[in-house]
Amino acid sequence: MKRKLGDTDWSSKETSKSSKSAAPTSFDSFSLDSRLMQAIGKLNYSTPTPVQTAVIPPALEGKDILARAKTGSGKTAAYLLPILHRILVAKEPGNGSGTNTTTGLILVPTRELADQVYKVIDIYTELCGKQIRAVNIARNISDSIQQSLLLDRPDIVISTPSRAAIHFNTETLELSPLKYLVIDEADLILSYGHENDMQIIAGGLPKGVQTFLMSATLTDDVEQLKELFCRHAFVYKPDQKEEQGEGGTVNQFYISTGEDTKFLLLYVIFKLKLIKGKSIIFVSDVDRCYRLRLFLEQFGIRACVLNSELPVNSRLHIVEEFNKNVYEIIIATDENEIIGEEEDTVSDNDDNADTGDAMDVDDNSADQPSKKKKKKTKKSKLRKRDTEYGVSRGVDFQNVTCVLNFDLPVTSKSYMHRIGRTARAGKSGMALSLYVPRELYGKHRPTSVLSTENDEKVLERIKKQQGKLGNELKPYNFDMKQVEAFRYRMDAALRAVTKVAVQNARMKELKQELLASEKLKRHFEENPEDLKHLRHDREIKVVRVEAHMKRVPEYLLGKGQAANLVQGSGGAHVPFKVGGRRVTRGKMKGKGKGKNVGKRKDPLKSFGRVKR
Ligand SMILES: Nc1ncnc2c1ncn2[C@@H]1O[C@H](COP(=O)(O)OP(=O)(O)OP(=O)(O)O)[C@@H](O)[C@H]1O
Repeated sequence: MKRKLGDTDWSSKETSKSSKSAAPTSFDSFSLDSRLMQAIGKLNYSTPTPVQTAVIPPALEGKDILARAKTGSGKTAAYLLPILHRILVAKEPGNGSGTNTTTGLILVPTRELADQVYKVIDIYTELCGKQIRAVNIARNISDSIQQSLLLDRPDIVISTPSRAAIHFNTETLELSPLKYLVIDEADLILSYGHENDMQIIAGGLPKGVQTFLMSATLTDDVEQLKELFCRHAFVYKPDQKEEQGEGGTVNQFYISTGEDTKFLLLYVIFKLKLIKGKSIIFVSDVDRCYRLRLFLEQFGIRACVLNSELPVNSRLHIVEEFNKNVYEIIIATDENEIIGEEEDTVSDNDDNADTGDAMDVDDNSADQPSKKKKKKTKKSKLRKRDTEYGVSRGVDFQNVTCVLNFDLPVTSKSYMHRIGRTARAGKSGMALSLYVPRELYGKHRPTSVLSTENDEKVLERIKKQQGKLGNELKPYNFDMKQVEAFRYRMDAALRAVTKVAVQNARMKELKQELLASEKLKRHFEENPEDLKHLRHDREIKVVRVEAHMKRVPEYLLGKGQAANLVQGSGGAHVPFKVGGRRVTRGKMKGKGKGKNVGKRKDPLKSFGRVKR
């Protein structure tokens, strides 16, 4: 099976092709193992999602699968359930699978995702005793522990491609007995720099391995992987209409604004709780994470940060706790969207692999595992980054009301994955993107420090891409007159958050999290039920917080009258009730279609009568 990436035979045909969502069915119709069915029942999955309906039957027949389905549509179960079922069947007495053999390899681009898949397997197999054993070798554990885990020949190995390639090269991971190979987030795997690793893995695969390529988009990268791993796949590719029928609508808005005004809007939105529920705020780099966090802290608004320099255990814990509703706001960086342009920021191998922190981590170079790259660019000046960090891709943040792009991403593909953190599992959500048009650049650099292009171009590309998917981005018009009344407070807070304060906060948090990471390491190993919440959103206290800043004076709220903050969405004025009661329009209930966004679907509430 020595094929090469780039040797794509673009004319190759699938043996079986489906662009139709199969009719709604029930999990019963799959005849899955009863223990898996009980797990599904416990999770309250009433019916399979369209991708599950389409993919599970051919997968149970042993066909290769290539599935494109939107973010949050349940692709994980679509590949895991048939694999787990087939492993259980193979283990039934008389079916000849007695000895310990690794038959399943699941490749994911990031450590966060590896952890997530591992946990999902754990849930599905809860009632299977020790019949199915899975290990996650993308975790921060030493090479020797990884080796011993692998030599125990678990049924399923979850890994990033680099880890898998390293262990294949050292013969700790045997690929020849494999029966199932999954490439999850297939559209992202190559952009994480795993091309060589994928070649190495392809070279070691036996004939007849059943391959699953799961992806949110069908890009050239996916085509390449298809050519390399599964030429004759059953293809699930819903058309636009079918995809919209899959539920999970994201109402998408953008706001044209200057750099300072971004902070003003953020303050107003979160202080007045105009977004009800949990939010993820995406920013372009680590400093900005802390800048925003300190800024919000000035107003008594708590938030956690997530970025690639935090210890991996802390990151996993933050996601876990966020999903348990311990935190409402996460400020996350999306550094790895530009990994291709930044290869020389990568700077080490896995010397520290046992430390449980994020300082050790470029293990992307399976072909040169011991090579140290010393060169650093500006962006790696503070810390080494984890190139397998990525919370905007595939991570199942649950019940997120809003994805707020404080900084626009650089690519429309990143945008799609970011907004896919909301509206998951058939729910609705909202994406709000702040962008700086050329005339509002002022003295600040536009948008992300990573972007070589301006926001306008990126926004146009995003609109085009979303348009192709039948989605529309609408302008969101705040009543800036009212918002401006908050500016002097915003200015004061922003002045307090100096560059030095940001650096101090970054160092302080990192130190704290490294300490916490040790505790968490044990937690993840032993997973005790009683671990009390270890908070990641404590005040950093590197900047003095004035008590009065935490309150919102009545006069800013229009003398107790509910005031209309939002002039309209969809570019038009949207009238809505004002008066002495809290206006509750746009409660995010019901399923918007991304079109005709009006009174009922306006996701931001008005402000007024907000008691702080
Ligand atoms: N049949 C179902 N019914 C209800 N919820 C489901 C069902 N299948 C999966 N889910 C839930 O939907 C959420 C999203 O699933 P999953 O993470 O597999 O999506 P995904 O398609 O892989 O998303 P992404 O492309 O972002 O990785 C999860 O919380 C999962 O528990």
